[in-house]
Amino acid sequence: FCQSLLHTVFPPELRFAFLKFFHRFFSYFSTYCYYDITEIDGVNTNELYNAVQLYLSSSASISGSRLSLTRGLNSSSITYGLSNNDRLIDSYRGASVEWEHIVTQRQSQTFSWRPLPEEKRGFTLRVRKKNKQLVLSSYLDYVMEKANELRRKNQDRLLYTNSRGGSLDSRGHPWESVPFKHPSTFDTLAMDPSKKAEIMADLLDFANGESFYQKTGRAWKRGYLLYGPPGTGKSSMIAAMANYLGYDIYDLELTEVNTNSELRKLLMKTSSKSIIVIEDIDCSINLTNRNKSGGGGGGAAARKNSYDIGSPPGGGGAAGGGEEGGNTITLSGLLNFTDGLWSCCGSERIFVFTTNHIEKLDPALLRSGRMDMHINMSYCSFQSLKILLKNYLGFEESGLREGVLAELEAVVAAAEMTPADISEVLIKNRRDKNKAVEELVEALKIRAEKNRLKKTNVVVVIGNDVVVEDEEQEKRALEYPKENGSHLNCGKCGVKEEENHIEEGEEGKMKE
Ligand SMILES: Nc1ncnc2c1ncn2[C@@H]1O[C@H](COP(=O)(O)OP(=O)(O)OP(=O)(O)O)[C@@H](O)[C@H]1O
Ligand SMILES: [Mg+2]
Repeated sequence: FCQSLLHTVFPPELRFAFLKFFHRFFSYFSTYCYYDITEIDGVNTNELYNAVQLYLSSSASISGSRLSLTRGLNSSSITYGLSNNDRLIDSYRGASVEWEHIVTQRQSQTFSWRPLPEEKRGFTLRVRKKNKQLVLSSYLDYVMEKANELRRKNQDRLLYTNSRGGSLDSRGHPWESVPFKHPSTFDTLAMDPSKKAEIMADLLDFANGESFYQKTGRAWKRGYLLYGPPGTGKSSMIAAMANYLGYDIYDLELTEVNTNSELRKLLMKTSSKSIIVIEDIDCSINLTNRNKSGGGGGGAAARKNSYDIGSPPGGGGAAGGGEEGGNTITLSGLLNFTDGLWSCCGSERIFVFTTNHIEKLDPALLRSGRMDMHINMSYCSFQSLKILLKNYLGFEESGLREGVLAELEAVVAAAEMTPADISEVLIKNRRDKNKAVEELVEALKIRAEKNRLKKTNVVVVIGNDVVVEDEEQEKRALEYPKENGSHLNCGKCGVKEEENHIEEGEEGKMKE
């Protein structure tokens, strides 16, 4: 009726002015004020929208009569939400507020530099004007906090990956996520209990340390470097950390990142309370200095850059340092990513790097303050072994056959077996616990003996055979190399580098 009245009474040019005036007049006398929370705010995703959605899902499940239900791919829980254009009343400290979920079709002619979702979604919050202050000062913070809490408690943690390369999805996210369901916890992790307790306390201090970081003027972040041989539980430790703190994981695939600025964008799109992981950092560093355009010069330049940057801590100025070579990322970019000015957009973040070869890492990466804690994940110790026996076979110390424990303790250190190796033996025989333990003792003894031989003797190759020679024979081999026919060719013999190697014909170096 109003519309047709408007059309008949006012000429088109006055209609808009009238509407504006009418709206102002109406809002002046209205007892309510309205807040729109749209899903996409300009180009950025509005964090408040997601928080409100989650927050309302908890009250919606109780009070709504028509709800939208969602279950993400691989997710283990169902999320309730307000249906399109539905309302819900909430109360906070005696004030009552009304939420409305508004979904409209996006007009196709809207110009955008990237594809936008077809629907425009948002919440409208209606509050009495007298409660305006309360809403702005504390209700919205309360909603954010509650939403975070709910997410940590009810939902699966998320595992993000940047496998899409630099491209964004329709909601502007460079990260793809799946529910994170790794069952590893600190209880299942086999490592020295005192070291474990130290790490857990450190994590807890970090998570509860907002005021400390504020007071000391430090960015609220922490770096852990996990190093050790393959299969010692580095990845399991990261999963345990995430499960312990209830953080999401961002698994950063450096090979998918082309430039330092792309790396920075990725960081900007990570949420707080998260663990940012770069696995096998030693391999990634080589890749960071790769020369995409072909010639060797670029690679060398990048390497040079990487050393340049080591010194200026937190240097925003170094940010551009690595980009002069075009589309490569450099150690410079990586360091800025972890502790430059950009690393503190957002807060409460943990960086975890893993490597099998700490000695290969650039000193710039290891200097104190960058990676706060260096954690050596090593071969299985007796303490770790007891944890594995308990987890895999349900054995407490007292349940084991007399003398077995002592037997295990005697060989485990010398065997240098990783927890992964040991768990394989245990899994294979888990139906027969005693057999599993016997086989484990056997396996440990064999490995310990092998290691002993490796350390005291020289390995040589005669023809196609790998032979373990004793020290007497070694001496003879040194004196008459040709006669004995002993020659080692690192490329062919298959003997690892750390074992004693003798180059063919290089008599002088043979003793090495
Ligand atoms: N400390 C440990 N405690 C319990 N289980 C472990 C431990 N270390 C390894 N495992 C077992 O071995 C498997 C491999 O471990 P994980 O992937 O964590 O090793 P990693 O150190 O990350 O190896 P890589 O260097 O090859 O990435 C896991 O599935 C886990 O079950
Ligand atoms: Mg791993």
